[in-house]
Amino acid sequence: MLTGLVNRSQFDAVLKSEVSRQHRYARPLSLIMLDLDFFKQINDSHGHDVGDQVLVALAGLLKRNLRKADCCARWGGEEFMLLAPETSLEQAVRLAEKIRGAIKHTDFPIQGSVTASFGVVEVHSQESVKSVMKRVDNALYLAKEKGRDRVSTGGLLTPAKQA
Ligand SMILES: Nc1nc2c(ncn2[C@@H]2O[C@H](COP(=O)(O)OP(=O)(O)OP(=O)(O)O)[C@@H](O)[C@H]2O)c(=O)[nH]1
Repeated sequence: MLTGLVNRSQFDAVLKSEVSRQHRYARPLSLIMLDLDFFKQINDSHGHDVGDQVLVALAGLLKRNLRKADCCARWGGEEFMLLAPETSLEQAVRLAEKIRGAIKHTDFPIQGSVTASFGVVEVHSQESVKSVMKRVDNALYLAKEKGRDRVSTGGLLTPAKQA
């Protein structure tokens, strides 16, 4: 595997289990989705191999910035998912900002500077996995829409509409 992170189906299993734990014990649990900005341009300008090197460097950066209890997955092409148990929304936003800063100040292979956009949500009481995934995706979409290189906690959907 290119990045050495867990894959989508492994992450799904961890997410399901942590959400069940959250429902039972009401401990804070947050989810962060991040996506590299303008990654297509990196591939187009320098080639797919350089794009791959950037992804590997990013995976290393993510692993260094997370706790052992956190779970980090490559979700799709240049999309990554971080699950942070015992972490409130406020703490998760701080973590996302720390990672955003670290990415911005890293000298990536060939390309140099790279930025990323982040969606951050805390799992609500009794919220389904489907709903939390929808909210984090929506938050990331807003971060992109507002100009990229930023952290968003969403806001388009009200809790009543998320079921
Ligand atoms: N090198 C490399 N590129 C990949 C990999 N997986 C997906 N991609 C590329 O990632 C790019 C994603 O492009 P878009 O979805 O348009 O997103 P973007 O260019 O990052 O733009 P924004 O997300 O809107 O900032 C595509 O060019 C894919 O080919 C991979 O494993 N390696």
